[in-house]
Amino acid sequence: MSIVVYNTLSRRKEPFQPLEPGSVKIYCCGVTVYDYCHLGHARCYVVWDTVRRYLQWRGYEVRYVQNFTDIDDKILNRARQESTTMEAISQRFIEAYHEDMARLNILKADEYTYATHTIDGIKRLIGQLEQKGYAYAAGGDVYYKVRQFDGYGKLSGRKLDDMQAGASGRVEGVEPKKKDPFDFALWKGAKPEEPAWESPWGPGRPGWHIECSAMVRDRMGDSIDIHMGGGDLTFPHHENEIAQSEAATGKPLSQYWMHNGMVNVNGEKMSKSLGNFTTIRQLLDAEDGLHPMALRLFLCQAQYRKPVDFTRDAILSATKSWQTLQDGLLFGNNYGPQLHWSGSSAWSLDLESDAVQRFQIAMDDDFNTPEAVAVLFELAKELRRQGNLLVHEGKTDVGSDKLQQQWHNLVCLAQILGIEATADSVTVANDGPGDDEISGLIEQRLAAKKAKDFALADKIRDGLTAQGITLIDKPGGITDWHR
Ligand SMILES: Nc1ncnc2c1ncn2[C@@H]1O[C@H](COP(=O)(O)OP(=O)(O)OP(=O)(O)O)[C@@H](O)[C@H]1O
Ligand SMILES: [Zn+2]
Repeated sequence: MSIVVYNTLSRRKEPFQPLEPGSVKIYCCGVTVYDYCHLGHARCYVVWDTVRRYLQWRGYEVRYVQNFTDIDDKILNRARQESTTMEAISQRFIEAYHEDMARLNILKADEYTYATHTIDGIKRLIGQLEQKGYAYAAGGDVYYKVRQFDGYGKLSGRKLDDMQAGASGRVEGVEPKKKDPFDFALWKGAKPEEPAWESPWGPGRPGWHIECSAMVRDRMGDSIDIHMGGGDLTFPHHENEIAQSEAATGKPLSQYWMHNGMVNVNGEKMSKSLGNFTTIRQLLDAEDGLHPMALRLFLCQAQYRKPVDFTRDAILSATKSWQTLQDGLLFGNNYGPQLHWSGSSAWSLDLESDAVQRFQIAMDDDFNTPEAVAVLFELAKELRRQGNLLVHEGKTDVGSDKLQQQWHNLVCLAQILGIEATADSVTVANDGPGDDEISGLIEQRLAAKKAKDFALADKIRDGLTAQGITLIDKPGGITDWHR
């Protein structure tokens, strides 16, 4: 059975068939580096990391390239504000990008490309476009002649005539050098005190759209399998990439175009330029911060093309969900020794099991992570039930080998989604008592019992029960507990 992928270009799901059987070339639009990454970026890169991991698990050799836009007005503005250089600002936020993504367990790209390292490729591409009649120089700038490219609008479904008729406001603010309001800049002539590179059209710097076309071509060739990015980039960025690349090469730039839905705040896209953003580090490092895996799990619980709203309630429920899953993922660490389990290296994923099959069916269907996560929860909840039986009754009702296989399945499937738990990563729900607090209350209860204050002892136990903590009294005055 093959994977099906929703292709923005055809507006439908299509069977996935890479250009070269067995290998997949992916390009993903990266960040413009002038601030810390926010939750929209967390979503974007968690989604694409999950797709990449899944394709790898399905046996494809994946080559994944992502860029940093390190030339941009917004970077220049920030550099001016801080009396520093564009390079210094880019450098700082590229480092921060890597730190934030590592915390979310996002794999490094096979290659990161930088606009500033691609100037030659950009100039070559602009030169070709000019030669073929798709670009014209005008007073130090170079513009792309949009009406010259027949397929313009095929990705976004927009028609130039409709845009003009229906939304004339969108094409206002036109630079006077353009011949047509729809044309866009490939090269921008140097302005005083701005970084500039020499070119056949005079000193200047590249426009944003041409960077990605040139980077794909330089690093991966004329045609790739999947081009990814946020849905906000469909128009104009990706539409313009297609126009540039395909006019120059005469070949399709990408077979599949995939777009993630937006993280919104009060119905509006979270974005650096709108200033309505929460950074990844703010969310994770707050006093009652979210565990990075809780964030990753939360993002996987949404279908990748749909919008997501970040609210306080969503964050609380993400923490609770993560606790349940984490308990399942740590089942072997917590109960393995008691169940006399052998080392986990002897185990492999049971491909015939119902859980693995359902996981695969879900993921094959355009990377349906919410369904895949539901399978993980079923496994985790069953393991929790078995853990409770072990604590209460001293035995499980499933054979030890079967249980170990189930646990192994859970750990491996979660890993395909980039979700992992380590024994030292145990988190406590913001509204629940911590381990130390529980131990303290158990001691107080024992002291109350010794003093024959049974009312107080019961009150302490009932208080814990109300918070989901079960106490188990054992012979010898020992009290075990579990959540
Ligand atoms: N709110 C969001 N939800 C999901 N993806 C997003 C969101 N914001 C940006 N992205 C995606 O993250 C990637 C990098 O985006 P970019 O650096 O342009 O961020 P931005 O916050 O939109 O910045 P700016 O406001 O300056 O355009 C792009 O693929 C973009 O589509
Ligand atoms: Zn891009």
